[in-house]
Amino acid sequence: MQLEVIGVGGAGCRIADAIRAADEEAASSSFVADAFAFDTDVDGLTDLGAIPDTHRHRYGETIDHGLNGNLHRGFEVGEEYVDELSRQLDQGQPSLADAFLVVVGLGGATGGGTAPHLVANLQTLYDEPVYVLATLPAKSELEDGPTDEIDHRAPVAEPATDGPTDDTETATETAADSEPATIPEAETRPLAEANAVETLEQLDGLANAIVCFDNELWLRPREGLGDGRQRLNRELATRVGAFFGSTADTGGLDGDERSRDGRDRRGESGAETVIDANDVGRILGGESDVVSLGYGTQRVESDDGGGSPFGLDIDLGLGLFGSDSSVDTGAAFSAVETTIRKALRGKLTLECERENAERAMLIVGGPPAWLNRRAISEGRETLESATGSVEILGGDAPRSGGDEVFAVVVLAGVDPIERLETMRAENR
Ligand SMILES: Nc1nc2c(ncn2[C@@H]2O[C@H](COP(=O)(O)OP(=O)(O)OP(=O)(O)O)[C@@H](O)[C@H]2O)c(=O)[nH]1
Repeated sequence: MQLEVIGVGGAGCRIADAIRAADEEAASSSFVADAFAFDTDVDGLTDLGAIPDTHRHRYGETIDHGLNGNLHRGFEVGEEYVDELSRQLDQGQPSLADAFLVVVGLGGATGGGTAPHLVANLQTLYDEPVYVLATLPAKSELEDGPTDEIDHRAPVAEPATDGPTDDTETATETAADSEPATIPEAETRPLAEANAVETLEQLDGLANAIVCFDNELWLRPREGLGDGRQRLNRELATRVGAFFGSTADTGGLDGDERSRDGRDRRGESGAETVIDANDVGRILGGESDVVSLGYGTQRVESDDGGGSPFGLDIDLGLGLFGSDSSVDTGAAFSAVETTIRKALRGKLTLECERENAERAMLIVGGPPAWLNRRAISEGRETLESATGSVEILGGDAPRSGGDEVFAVVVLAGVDPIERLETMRAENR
């Protein structure tokens, strides 16, 4: 499937940029139709690398360096500029997209204030689902966060009342110096959790689904967001790319035509079980459910090309297209089994009780000869018993010439989530 990826606010733009960069690297499984960056802070836009200039848009010209966490103002600005932002999308081809992905860092005012208006507007203008990808704030951003979760080596700065809110330069300096990490001014956002709760409330009933990434969970001990955010954004982009990049680009074909054909528009060998935009829609749902992603990977020897030179896929019982007899069945089984276990049991983008998931999806990808069928089918059974989900879908994503096996687990409708419940209770 093809997505319009739209970043709003500092975090949203940086993450959308990282997604676009990852998508360019994985050209054969590209899923980003267009990527846009919308911010009130011009510096944030200038620092992006992958999103083309034509797709970066600064709005609210009278606003200097962002809204500094004033969410009330953020909602006003969002409402005022939403039509202007939606018009920017015409630089791309939004009507051809299978879905929209609005990316936002919850906690700020620009992204948090604009995202609900933008999502509502896109729902009105287009028929395709509008998903949100949202980060949750780190505890170290809160001025009065629990002291044992703050880097004690680093004095927490007073919240900025003016001056630049983009912390790129400060972060770069901190990383470059080998001094103990300090938390740059802009990272201190006393209202981050309260803002996050409010934006989530606003998104409820508007977004089809909200894929969450918890900064608190992903930062290392004593690592500030300024130091860690690039790594976090790459981790997130990898997961988003593994998920959406594994879906078939139907090129206008419906599911039946495509599975008879066995190949998708990208020319990659067709998967045995193809996941398409409709399947994604079924699992993510349309009720603003919270979604968490799990991911596991293992390096393997490349099968160099996959498929027979005569275009015949000879099944030797090894993998989906087991044309490479050099891949040991036991090794393939174990690689698939391990990646599925990592994806299911390892760190999720948002920690949650797996057994609460109402719907779930497992995608296994990698060199065709390594995609051991038995291990994939056992993995689906494991997911089924781990989640007790009513609805489970599985798919595979053969990547000829690749050198890793990967698995993505998508858990949807995972309420109640302790992290969100606590945040809501503390910010009533
Ligand atoms: N993962 C990740 N999170 C970020 C990043 N930058 C900021 N955040 C998080 O996103 C929240 C909002 O920050 P921004 O996106 O910079 O804020 P904004 O939407 O631009 O709003 P204002 O600065 O208030 O105008 C912060 O509280 C952080 O939790 C980033 O690059 N990566």
